[in-house]
Amino acid sequence: MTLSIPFDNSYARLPDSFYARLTPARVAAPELIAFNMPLAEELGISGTDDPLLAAIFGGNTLPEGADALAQIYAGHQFGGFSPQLGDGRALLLGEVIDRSGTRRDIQLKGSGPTPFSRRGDGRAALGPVLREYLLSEAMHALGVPTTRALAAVRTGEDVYRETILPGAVFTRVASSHIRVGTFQLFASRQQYPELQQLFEYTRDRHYPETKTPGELLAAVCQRQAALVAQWMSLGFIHGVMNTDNCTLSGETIDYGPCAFMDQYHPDTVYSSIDQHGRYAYQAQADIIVWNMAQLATAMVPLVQDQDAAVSEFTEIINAMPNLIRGEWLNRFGAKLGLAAPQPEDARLIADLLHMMQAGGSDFTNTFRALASGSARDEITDRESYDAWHARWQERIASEAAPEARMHAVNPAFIARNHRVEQMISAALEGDDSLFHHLCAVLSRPYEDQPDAEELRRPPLPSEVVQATFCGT
Ligand SMILES: Nc1ncnc2c1ncn2[C@@H]1O[C@H](COP(=O)(O)OP(=O)(O)OP(=O)(O)O)[C@@H](O)[C@H]1O
Ligand SMILES: [Mg+2]
Repeated sequence: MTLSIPFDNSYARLPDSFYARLTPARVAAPELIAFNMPLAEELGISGTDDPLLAAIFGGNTLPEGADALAQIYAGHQFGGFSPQLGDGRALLLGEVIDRSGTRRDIQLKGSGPTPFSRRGDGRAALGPVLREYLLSEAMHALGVPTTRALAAVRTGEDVYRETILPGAVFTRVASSHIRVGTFQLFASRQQYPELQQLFEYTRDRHYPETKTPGELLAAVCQRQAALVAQWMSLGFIHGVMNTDNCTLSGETIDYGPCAFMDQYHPDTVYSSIDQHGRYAYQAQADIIVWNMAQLATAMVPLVQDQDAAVSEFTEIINAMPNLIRGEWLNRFGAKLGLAAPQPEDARLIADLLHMMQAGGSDFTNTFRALASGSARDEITDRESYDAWHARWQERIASEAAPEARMHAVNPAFIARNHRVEQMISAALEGDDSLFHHLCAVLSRPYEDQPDAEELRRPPLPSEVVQATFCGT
């Protein structure tokens, strides 16, 4: 049995200052945990059996046509600039053109040390691999632009973190792995010919409708504004919005210490390493502007007349908060059943959120309950709710089929953090059934699934857990 992946590797054709070529390190005993067959079909991958898939996506067999490389990038981490990061534990196997004509990267994560590993071991632990698999597929099913999960493989080797943990390799599919930090690397090193090549490559791959650096920047800002507003409309907290975890394509990337919020509070933080709340739920709208300002700064040398570039780019960045407000209004307006939300509707949305915050309402369940008329049960202050409900009813009286609209955007099922942790605990004991069950339920988040009702329950106080960086 052979496996055929129709590689066409364009990043590998860029100069070698963009990456380090190398092969994945072997693992002791690769064992397939999951393989995403529908995604494989989209990518034109054919011919599969489990041992071969485990050998390929564990890193022991390099598939024909692959040209494995670790990409170099820099980035601001928690506000401080790291002049050189790069794939310290990831390897791009190559790219394929998918069934719809889109170029997609196939990348191993946890495949061993690279020249960019610094002090890391190049490996990934089983828990974070399963978290990334589950969360990225759940986000895709919710309709959010995101990297995808193709495979997860146990390595049969231990990794050493705070404790000894089983290792795994994750295979990620992305429309590219170009990060804000990739631009920052060449800009900070004053490698301007490479910066120009990266700009042209990014533009041709993701934004062929644009021409100038300013047009590209504006297009990226638009996608990132839409992305973050969509995250917020689902109660998603990315947790580590460093500029190296921020893509030019506008896809969500790096599911490290991320989580969906249970009780609504704008200051919610899940990551144990985010001690000052830099990447708290509500802060995401500001941080994405900051990240785009770093991209803008890195792009200035692309323009001959730098003063003109600075004023053009400043205008683009300054327009972002308004863009985000508009995207936010559309997303949250739809959650209330509005086909065409108006600026004055922001008040109605904010008043509901304030009631939810005051009583610690469950974000997902409260919005889901609006369409069925049971949201009152989720709010502590019933009197305020009744007054708000009357205003809302008046506003949606003229809407056609608001319930259907609400059901299409207010999920019943999200990847609740306590369930993700339970799933990881079971997998550490060798039981992957909860992982597969969660994957199945979360692939249909907007459908009522009476058999899975228990997965809608918010965590009990004893079940609440932080998402941490421990053991990535
Ligand atoms: N175990 C490890 N060994 C080597 N390098 C690592 C390891 N874990 C993280 N790194 C590197 O540290 C930097 C920041 O890590 P971060 O957690 O943002 O990335 P990641 O989760 O490894 O990957 P990605 O952003 O590709 O999803 C990256 O350069 C990453 O490659
Ligand atoms: Mg990262």
